[in-house]
Amino acid sequence: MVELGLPLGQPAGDSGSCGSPTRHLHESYILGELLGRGATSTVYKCLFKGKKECACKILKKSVLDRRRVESELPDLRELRHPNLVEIRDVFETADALTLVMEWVSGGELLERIAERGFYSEQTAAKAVRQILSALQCLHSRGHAHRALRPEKLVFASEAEESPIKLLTPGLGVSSLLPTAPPYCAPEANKGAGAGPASDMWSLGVTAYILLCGFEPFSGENGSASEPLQPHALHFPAPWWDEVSDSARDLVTQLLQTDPAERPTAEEALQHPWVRGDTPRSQHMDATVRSLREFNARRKFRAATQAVVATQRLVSPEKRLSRVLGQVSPQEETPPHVHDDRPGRC
Ligand SMILES: Nc1ncnc2c1ncn2[C@@H]1O[C@H](COP(=O)(O)OP(=O)(O)OP(=O)(O)O)[C@@H](O)[C@H]1O
Repeated sequence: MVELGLPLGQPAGDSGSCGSPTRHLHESYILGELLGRGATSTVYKCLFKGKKECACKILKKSVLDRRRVESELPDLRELRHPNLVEIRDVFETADALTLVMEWVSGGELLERIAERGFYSEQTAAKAVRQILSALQCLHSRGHAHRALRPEKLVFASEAEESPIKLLTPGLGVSSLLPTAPPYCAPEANKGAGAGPASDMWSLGVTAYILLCGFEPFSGENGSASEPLQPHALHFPAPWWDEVSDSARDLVTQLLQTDPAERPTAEEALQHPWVRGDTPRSQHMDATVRSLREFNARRKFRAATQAVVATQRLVSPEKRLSRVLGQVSPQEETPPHVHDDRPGRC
């Protein structure tokens, strides 16, 4: 067993929550449905003591950035911020690290915007303000998120006024970082490593999408995928015609190619559009329509990637056995999950 040297015996957080002093996941948690599968992890719904809902993220040790886990995870699990998903417990087995997290059930930010009737710059600014607040908390303690993209932005609950939560930062080695262009900052793309300024770039891309419903640096309306040209930021008509100059100014500042030129999270929180002084209040109908198309494209891509990820998790021996007809797909369990799956909801 490759020990990561983490202080895993004690739970973080309040005693009435998901935390448990046990070191064995199955003694306190029952694993439920699969929620998602990324490059470095698999996420399941789980129940604490058969009752309280949590999310359980199982990370393969083989793809973890060991230095980052050792230096950052102890602090990350202590963080308490209204816009960050809490890590409530951590377990380590021979080949996996498992994070038990606060359960969030309000759905993705972009999905809600596309489903609800009214949407204005004011709503977008409120979302950006909350994301910035989460980033400021992370950055002020020396962490970067490194995987900020729309899929990581979820509402805590179904309530209309629910806060937005930023899902847990990635802890995988950089070659497996799930953040692809355009979310991945130019410096990180060039192998310089992603830091707080790279998060600000990812936020710039997210803010751009929130304002027009498609990604920057793609084709018109996000339809064609041209080579990424970070310097060629533009605001195509007619989609950007009704967006305020102040919103464009923020996006332009965040999407500067030179990371040193981008505002910090603290500085961006002082921008008049973020503070709520300048965002427009009119409904952005074209943006909502574009967002619906954007969400449909993302879902299709995610479904395709999930199939590929599932294929990768099946061992070569089992793949061969399957071809030879010796193992049915139902018998297979992702190898890194096997040890920790005593029961299901
Ligand atoms: N705390 C949570 N509560 C509810 N659902 C969650 C929670 N965390 C993650 N999920 C669900 O699991 C999915 C995958 O989560 P997440 O993006 O963190 O992992 P990932 O895809 O493996 O990414 P990464 O490789 O960046 O770690 C999310 O899209 C979300 O639906």
